[in-house]
Amino acid sequence: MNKQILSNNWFIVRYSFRAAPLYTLMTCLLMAAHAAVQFFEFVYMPKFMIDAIQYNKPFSVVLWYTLFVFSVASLWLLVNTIHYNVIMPRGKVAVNKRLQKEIYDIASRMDLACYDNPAFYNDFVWAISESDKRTAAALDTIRVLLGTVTQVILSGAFLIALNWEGIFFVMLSLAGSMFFNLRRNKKTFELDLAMKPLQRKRDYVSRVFYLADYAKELRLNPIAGRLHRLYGETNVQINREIDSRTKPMVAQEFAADFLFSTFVVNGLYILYIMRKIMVEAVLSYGSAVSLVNATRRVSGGLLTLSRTIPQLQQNSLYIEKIRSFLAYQSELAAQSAPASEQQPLPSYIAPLEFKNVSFTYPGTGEPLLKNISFTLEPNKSVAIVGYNGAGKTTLTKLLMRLYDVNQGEILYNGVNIKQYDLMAYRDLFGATFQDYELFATSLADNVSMGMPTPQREEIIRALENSGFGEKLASMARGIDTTITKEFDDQGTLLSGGEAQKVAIARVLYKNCPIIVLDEPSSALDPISEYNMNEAILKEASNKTVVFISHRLSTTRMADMIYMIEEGRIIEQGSHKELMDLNGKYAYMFNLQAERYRIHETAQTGT
Ligand SMILES: Nc1ncnc2c1ncn2[C@@H]1O[C@H](COP(=O)(O)OP(=O)(O)OP(=O)(O)O)[C@@H](O)[C@H]1O
Repeated sequence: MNKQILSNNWFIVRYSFRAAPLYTLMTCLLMAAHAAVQFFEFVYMPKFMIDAIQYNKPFSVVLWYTLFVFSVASLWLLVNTIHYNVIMPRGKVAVNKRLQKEIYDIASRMDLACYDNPAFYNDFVWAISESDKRTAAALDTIRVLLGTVTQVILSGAFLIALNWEGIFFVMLSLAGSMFFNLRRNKKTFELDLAMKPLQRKRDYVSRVFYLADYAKELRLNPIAGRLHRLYGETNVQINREIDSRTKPMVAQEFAADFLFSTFVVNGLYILYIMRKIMVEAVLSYGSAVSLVNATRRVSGGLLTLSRTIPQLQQNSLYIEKIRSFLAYQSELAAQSAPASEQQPLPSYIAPLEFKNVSFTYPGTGEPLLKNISFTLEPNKSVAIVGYNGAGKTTLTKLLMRLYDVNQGEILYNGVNIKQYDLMAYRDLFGATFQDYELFATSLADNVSMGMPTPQREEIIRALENSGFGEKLASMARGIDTTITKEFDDQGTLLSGGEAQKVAIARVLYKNCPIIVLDEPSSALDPISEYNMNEAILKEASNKTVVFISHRLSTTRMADMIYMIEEGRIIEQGSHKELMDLNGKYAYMFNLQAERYRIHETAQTGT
């Protein structure tokens, strides 16, 4: 067994011990003790009990032997019952709690780029969904292993003392079973890995059919048929994987479990032992019974070992994944200056400068942003406009250091942003994204977002400023109302525009020096949009605001507008300057204004 396998399994024992010491100790040692008690009960004592009867010892001797075995067995049963019904379930919960907390912590701070890497993403999904099961399984394997080794050593020693030739059958069985089990387990692991991406596809289709988010689209479009086909195609691929990989596994299982276990040990060897007892008559009845029991325990133990030892290897492969996930280091944090060389953030709002910035998403060829340079002046509002897919959102992701630039640099107060502590730097920003999410918790939580000591009055003020005040007034439980009905039958479902107002309230509540709003008014009606613009302008008087919007009626209020096309800034200036320039911005603005006019004419009939 190689060092890595031992190290990985030892890691799980230590991890589990730190979370639940009693459970781990009992789990590891109980089965070894159990094997010793069973040896005493079924191998060692029967010889004395039966020989006492055969050689006419007083009946009281047999009775005392029997009572002794009964007391040990009953006491042992009690200890086992307590362990399996009380200590084990609680221990498993404690270990899972610790492990999941660590995994969720890493998941919430890992780089966004991880989601762009399918191999990492697969492992990540696996770690979240499987780690608790695999940890319990690994500990269970160690439990079985220690118990079985004890069983084989005790019964094997007894067996060898009475019939040493048996060692030949034992070794043949062990070598054959392990050889074939190792191969079979490798194949099982490979099959499991090949199935993961396919299962993810199937899970996606299931999600689409049970999540409320998709319910409307499903009812109004024939997309269900396409999804059924995707599900069917995935099933075909799954069957293909199973067909191509499981055939050798059948032969390996037959050789390991029957040929080298049942046939060699339970067949040939038992016959050999019987000959010693029945033909040569060299053993007492008691020795014969104990010998038969010992043989069964050694053969059973070896069969278990031949499965368990390779299981250690299989667990090791899974533990390796958990370990590497737990050891995950953010690439962005690694690119930051070491803590001792980091610069303190200024106490005032400083200029943010993009200097010849280029950026390509990992795994894509063409740079999306090319040689971008501009400065966000403090306390000013800046609008970024451009066609779909121009790279506006990407620009804000670079700004908040959710990704690092490939070329050029971003400076805050004249210092490269990599020189600041990553989390402290990100804390400068309050942001709302196009694909913002609300959480199935209270409205207050959805605004304060887990910030320590939430201020109720401030939460209400932020909601009112974002235009949510009227809706809030209609809610009987106010900011304690639960959002969605996921965990609360009395929970409230919000409209798209209302949800967007809550997302904006988050930003207002966070009260950061720099505000980033990506399509903040896309779901708002014109009056709400106007009110929100007013509120943000008020808030922004002492902040830097960056917003992206396709509604140029919103962007015209910005101090500075940047128009992006094909990864470059093609126009920049105030609304008036860009209108005077009569370029692409002016064209887009006039087109929208024209639409408004046509709409208005159609409405009023004038
Ligand atoms: N994680 C990613 N990996 C690879 N490509 C991406 C990723 N995220 C976005 N893109 C691509 O980058 C391009 C720009 O996306 P971005 O979201 O920045 O555009 P945008 O200007 O904000 O567009 P919109 O106006 O539609 O919101 C798109 O073509 C998109 O497909």
